[in-house]
Amino acid sequence: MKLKSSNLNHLAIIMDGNGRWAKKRFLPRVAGHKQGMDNVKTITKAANRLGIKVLTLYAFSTENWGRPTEEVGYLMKLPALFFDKFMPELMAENVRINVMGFLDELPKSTYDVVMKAVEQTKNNTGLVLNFALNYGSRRELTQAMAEIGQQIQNDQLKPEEVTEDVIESHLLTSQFEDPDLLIRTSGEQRLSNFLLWQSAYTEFAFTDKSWPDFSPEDLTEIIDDFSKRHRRFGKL
Ligand SMILES: CCc1cc(N2CCCCCC2)n2ncc(-c3ccc(F)cc3)c2n1
Repeated sequence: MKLKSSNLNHLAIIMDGNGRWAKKRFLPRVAGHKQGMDNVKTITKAANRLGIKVLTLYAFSTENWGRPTEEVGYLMKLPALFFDKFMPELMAENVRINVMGFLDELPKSTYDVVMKAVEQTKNNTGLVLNFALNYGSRRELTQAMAEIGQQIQNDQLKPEEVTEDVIESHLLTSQFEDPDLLIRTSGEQRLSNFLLWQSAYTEFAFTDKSWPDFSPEDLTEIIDDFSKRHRRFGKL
């Protein structure tokens, strides 16, 4: 089923609840991350077939480095595991991979794998699967302000020329429209330093389902509800 209306171009998801999914099954946390990784492929295919243009997934935040070393080490291997397992299917689905974040801080092996996938899929014209990897919105905004300040100091820009468009051009999402809908799984109802500027007019949907249990049917149900909402963008 394609989307009835094309007012859902960019969907963002905070994929929460993987550890809890594992704990409920007396499995190690990493089993939840592995199941969550498999579900990324499933939901990506569903979103692509629904006609969604960009799917942004919060895979690793700048705050996640504080997790146990062993868990971070496992998480950093997931991109390689994901592409080893799913690249043929992603190519068949015509999915283009994009990665946004402070990538220079990633382990070289992780960095190389994601950049190879970006290169390998760059000519695909279907859904853009945009992984937020070592991403943090406050750090993104801080970096943008510092760059703009530097331009002003270098006489490349006047303060009165600093517009919303100028700020957006310095964000990691500059190539994308703002998300129309943001979904967070597993019951938490907060942004957790994700797309703070970009979600100014984004509709939010929260579900108690954990990410590994979140199904294409759950996605379709939320999209049906979204399509009934009247978005005002600040106007009446
Ligand atoms: C680096 C942290 C991480 C965690 C993670 N989890 C664990 C937590 C969230 C739920 C999903 C499974 N996934 N799942 C896919 C990727 C992935 C990232 C980039 C890429 F280019 C290809 C795949 C991923 N990356």
